[in-house]
Amino acid sequence: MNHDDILFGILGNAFHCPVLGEFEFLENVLITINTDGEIDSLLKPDEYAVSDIMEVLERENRLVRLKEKQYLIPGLIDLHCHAPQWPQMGKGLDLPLYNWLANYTFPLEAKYQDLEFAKRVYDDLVQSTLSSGTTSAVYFSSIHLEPTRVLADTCLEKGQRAFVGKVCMDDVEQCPDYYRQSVEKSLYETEAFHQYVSTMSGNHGLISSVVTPRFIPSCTEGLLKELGQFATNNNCYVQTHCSESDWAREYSQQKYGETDISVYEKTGLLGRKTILAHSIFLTEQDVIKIQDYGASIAHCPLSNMYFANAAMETRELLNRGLHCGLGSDVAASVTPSMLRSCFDAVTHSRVREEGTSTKLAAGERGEAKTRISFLEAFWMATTGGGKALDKNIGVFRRGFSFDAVLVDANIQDCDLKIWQALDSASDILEKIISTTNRQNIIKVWVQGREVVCKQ
Ligand SMILES: Nc1nc2[nH]cnc2c(=O)[nH]1
Repeated sequence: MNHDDILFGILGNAFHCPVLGEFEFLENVLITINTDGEIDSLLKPDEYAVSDIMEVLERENRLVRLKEKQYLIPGLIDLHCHAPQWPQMGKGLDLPLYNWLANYTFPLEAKYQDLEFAKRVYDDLVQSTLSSGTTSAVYFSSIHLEPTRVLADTCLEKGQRAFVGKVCMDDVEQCPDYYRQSVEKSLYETEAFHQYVSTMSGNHGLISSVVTPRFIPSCTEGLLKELGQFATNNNCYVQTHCSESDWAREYSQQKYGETDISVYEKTGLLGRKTILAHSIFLTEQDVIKIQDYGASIAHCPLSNMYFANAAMETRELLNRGLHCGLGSDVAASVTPSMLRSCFDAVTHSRVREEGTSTKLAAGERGEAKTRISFLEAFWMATTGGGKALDKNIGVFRRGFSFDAVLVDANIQDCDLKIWQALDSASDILEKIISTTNRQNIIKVWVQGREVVCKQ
């Protein structure tokens, strides 16, 4: 048999969650990856035993054999990350959203005119997110064109699948003079960036451009309409913030007498390729619209605990089958780790379910049956993210891109400990989700390319 179109194979134990709330343990699976970086086959032991493929791969040094206590999981998908806020991570979460933006975030983002600074930060960010297992990331950049190109170049060079948007904000009432662009400039640079990405040499679909109005308060209706038109004409991804906090929701009500979703719909920004970060205060009509358009929600659990003023209705959205994944929302979070986001999403839902006030009776304190499970959170960070982006990623399946993370539980100085006699496959996956440190992530592949190798 000719195996020339097979780039390499991996033999060992793997986990994934093709179905919400369930997992599959692929024990001793042989995954073969073709020269396009796609999964060519997933073979069980009784299948590869009767094939010559292992022998060929081994002879030609194209077989990666996982050790005991090493596990493959699908590459993690971050649906919402602010690249220029990377230096801000871990500080400044003392203020509410409005003041946080005005006092810390806008001054920092304005510094990215300096291309040297942009290059230094984005190199470090992309290396760190990859090293944390993020194989696909949806990035807000700053309002500047050149530094946004630098971000796209950096992702391409380091091999991260990235969806990158130049931020647009023009409202003189809400945006500081030093961090604002006219409608014309916003539109011109959005087009120029889109053009740049579509002609980047060596891209092959790894990098996509995203139309990025920051959120309702920072954009005039004129800008939203122009961007909506551009996104529709060019079938672009769109990303923005949606009904994130009491203040943001109130702002739209005061200005338009409508919800964020209605405004996005009317301005042509709501579509199958729209990613709505947060989406905390949704009306029933909003939810129906999001579902009808096939748009997606990026749930950012830790950030929501600081800025949202209320808990995300994750349980209900998952029950209704909306496209829903997870976002780190760096720097309104203290880590880029999407496994940590999974854990935070579970915790967030548990606090919501239990409630908080000791003054209330147990039965009145929380919102019954609103928790989500570890498997559901992991599904959101993998399968759900892939569905949101409408890409064949997030699951180990023939024809899907080989985006994968190798987790090693043999590292001494870390928290992921597997006790073979005590831990079932389900326990092992829960431990991977809950306790993996960055040191445990020893290899990462994107589209079949090894982009992190720590051993
Ligand atoms: N969390 C978050 N919310 C926003 N709303 C508008 N801009 C931002 C931002 O940078 N972070």
